[in-house]
Amino acid sequence: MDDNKRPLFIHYAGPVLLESPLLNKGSAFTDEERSSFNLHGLLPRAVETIEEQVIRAAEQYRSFTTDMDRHVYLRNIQDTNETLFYRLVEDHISEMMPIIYTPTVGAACEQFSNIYRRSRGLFISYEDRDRVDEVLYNAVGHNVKVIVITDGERILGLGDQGIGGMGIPIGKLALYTACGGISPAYTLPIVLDVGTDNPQRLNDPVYMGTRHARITGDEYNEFVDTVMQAIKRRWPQALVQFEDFAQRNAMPLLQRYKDNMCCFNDDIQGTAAVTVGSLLAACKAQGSELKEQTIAFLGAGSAGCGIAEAIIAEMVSQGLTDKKARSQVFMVDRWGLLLKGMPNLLNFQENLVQPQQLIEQWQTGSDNISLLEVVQNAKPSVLIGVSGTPGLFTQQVIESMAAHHDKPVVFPLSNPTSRVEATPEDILRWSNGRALVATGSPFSPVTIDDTEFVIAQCNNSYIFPGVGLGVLAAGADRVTDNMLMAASRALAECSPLAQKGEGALLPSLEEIQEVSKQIAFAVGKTAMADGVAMRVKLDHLREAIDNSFWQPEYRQYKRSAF
Ligand SMILES: NC(=O)C1=CN([C@@H]2O[C@H](COP(=O)(O)OP(=O)(O)OC[C@H]3O[C@@H](n4cnc5c(N)ncnc54)[C@H](O)[C@@H]3O)[C@@H](O)[C@H]2O)C=CC1
Ligand SMILES: CC(=O)C(=O)O
Ligand SMILES: [Mg+2]
Repeated sequence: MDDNKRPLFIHYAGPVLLESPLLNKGSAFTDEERSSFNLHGLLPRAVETIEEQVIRAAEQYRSFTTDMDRHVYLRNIQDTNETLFYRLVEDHISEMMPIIYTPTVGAACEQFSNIYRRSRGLFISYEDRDRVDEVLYNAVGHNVKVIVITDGERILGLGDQGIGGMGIPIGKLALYTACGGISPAYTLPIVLDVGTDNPQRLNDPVYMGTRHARITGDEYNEFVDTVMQAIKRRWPQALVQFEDFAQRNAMPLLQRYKDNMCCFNDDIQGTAAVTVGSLLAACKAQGSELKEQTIAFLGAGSAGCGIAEAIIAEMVSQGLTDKKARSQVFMVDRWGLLLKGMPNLLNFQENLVQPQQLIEQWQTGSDNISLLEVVQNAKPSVLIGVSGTPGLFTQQVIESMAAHHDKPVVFPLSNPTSRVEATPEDILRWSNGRALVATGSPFSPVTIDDTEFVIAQCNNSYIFPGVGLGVLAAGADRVTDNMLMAASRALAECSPLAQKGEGALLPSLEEIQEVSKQIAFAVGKTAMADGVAMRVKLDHLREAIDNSFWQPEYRQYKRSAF
């Protein structure tokens, strides 16, 4: 039977039941339930439907004048009645996603301690390192299936926010539910409190994290390991998503855990999957293939190098040699184009360098080759921004892209909105409406010469809910590279532009649940083929996805015997 339809046996009653966000129905408790659970008199007399509650909540939501107030209001509903929260958000997904996720979640992280109301998730501080098991046993949920964990050091493009980073796991997990149908009862946000190096947070009298510099080196690694091993003991089946770790930790943590736990890094792998999916769709719409593209990146960090490696893998699957594919990918970071032999290259950048000989024939001003020089000489057809630094896609850069390509693809993916490398409006204006633009944070449509351009949101939020749903439905115990590649291809299949030759590059948020189901099926099927999922047979995978898809509907409650 569909999980959502079964009655629920519960042992809470009275005010405790009303204070339990996963169970509270507020004014929707029926007369019979009010008798069974000692609720008479604790609520106004009217028994309302969830639809009536949504109308009131939406009216209240719209009475606020700032996005931060709207965020606080929604978070308050989430902390008091989760079913209503998800129904409200799902019914108004395009309007409310920017409030619970990027861009507003960025400001909510910066002001986390100022807007703090109620506890949610786990704060595991370095000072608690000898009682991490105990901390995990204090968690509200006993049946945790998806964890998003951060240490708050690279929150979007906003840097170190200390425990304020908790806003990100909370926001990501809200999308696991709203977009991917994972029951909120199965989700757990975790922030590791290892201190902060952000003086604004340290000097803020209301900051709620520990006030010391970040723990680093062996102490940091041992602490993370203590937490990961404790998670494995407490919830051995849980999927763990690493989120917004700083560059120096993101890749090493992924390498350390990916082969012995069910985990992935969203910034490296989720972002790679959504970007490859978007590029596959863009290529299909243009009648070309990914292997024909030359691609320039601004930002050779976790996201940039993750996307680059996934693009190369996809080009190889289309028939290129690894060497040829790498010759078509140009990574630009702070010191310019990554070149072989450059000092201070990071491990994961070393395979993404261009040979020194290549640029000997280029027209360049100095040894540090700028993005503009790369665009002028390599003539990339695709430009991707993951630098976290605004304004770096200058008019000259975009005009140069447009001079060499009829339909250049330009993805300024940095979040939040304040960090975008160039606005879609500028990119479209500078390219006379010819560029195909997608951004990390949401942007309104742009009109150029009476033509309206819808701006797709190329954000890993199109990927991780479906990946989580697929992992859970198939019972996968690892997240393989093939599973993420399958997610990319499934997303590309859902592109209106690729399928119909018109419309947006990515499906609208109103379709996100269907998209997540398609991705989940592709991910689950690939998990089976890779031998990391044994629990369900392929014939039953779609059914498992549909049946486990949580709906924000009130279930009937029956009093449990104890
Ligand atoms: N749209 C999406 O789904 C996603 C977007 N992002 C965004 O991408 C950005 C970067 O994220 P990560 O790669 O994880 O961070 P990171 O810190 O690992 O990498 C950023 C890189 O950009 C480089 N950079 C900074 N300023 C630069 C400049 N002026 N010129 C050239 N390079 C410069 C840095 O040196 C660094 O290597 C963030 O703003 C983040 O919000 C990240 C993940 C997903
Ligand atoms: C979207 C996301 O994961 C980021 O900007 O970090
Ligand atoms: Mg992130």
